[in-house]
Amino acid sequence: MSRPSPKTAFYTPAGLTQHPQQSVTIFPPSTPTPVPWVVYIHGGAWRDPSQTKDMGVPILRQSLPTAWGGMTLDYRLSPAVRHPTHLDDVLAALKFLVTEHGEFISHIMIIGHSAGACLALQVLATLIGERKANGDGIFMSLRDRIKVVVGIEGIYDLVKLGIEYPSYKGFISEAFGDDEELWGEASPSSFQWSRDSAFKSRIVLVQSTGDQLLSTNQTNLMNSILDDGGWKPVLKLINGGSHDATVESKALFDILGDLYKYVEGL
Ligand SMILES: N[C@@H](CC(=O)c1ccccc1NC=O)C(=O)O
Repeated sequence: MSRPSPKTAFYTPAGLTQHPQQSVTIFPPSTPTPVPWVVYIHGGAWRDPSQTKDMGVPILRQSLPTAWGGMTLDYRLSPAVRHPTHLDDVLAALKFLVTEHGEFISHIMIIGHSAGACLALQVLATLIGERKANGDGIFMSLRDRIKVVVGIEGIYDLVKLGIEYPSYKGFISEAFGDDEELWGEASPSSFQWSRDSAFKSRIVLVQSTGDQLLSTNQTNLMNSILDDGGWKPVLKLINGGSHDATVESKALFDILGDLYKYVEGL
């Protein structure tokens, strides 16, 4: 059966003024039964207005199984907002997905690119932390359904990023402020990744050796932190193209294809 056409929706919480970037594009599944969903979080250094949820369209159009659902999301950008607002928006979009489509979602796979990979791991860290703190129903049902998180050409340690690339300190400050201590606290690398047995998600880190904007350092670092925490992450180095080309590459689609099979076997 073919997929209904994509739809735009807004996830602004009720009672607040709608912002154009608090929006998602939904690729509805072809049948009204519970199926897995892919959620795409775009990059662009938290600030590049030319990188939007449309960056997720090639993956959703070309690699997603037709039976699955897909969502690619926008979030407000810096300098208009600062951390943790990007993350709050992403969490609001995920809550929206579960509230609106929950009965037709079996599993969720989150894919984030660059700053979006940072956000994807911040989402996971938030949901793990939240479970320990209290039991918000929507957070719990979200967390329990996230089976795979894929970080592509990701940023995971803001302090080390600034040291390796001093010229990136501009966009880091724009998004996280000038206090480098906060950069550390906000980074996925500083989260306590000791694996909670009640919550299992497969984490896959993909990095192209052709990436002109990021070396493999961020990905390697995150991989070893997750490994030390017992998460058994999967590291996929691809012999591919540039930072942005990876999200449209066959090498990535092959990796995703294997992950779709993994999720279908759960
Ligand atoms: N085009 C972006 C730059 C950018 O996206 C970027 C640069 C270096 C390392 C990672 C980047 N993006 C991550 O989301 C900008 O305008 O700031």
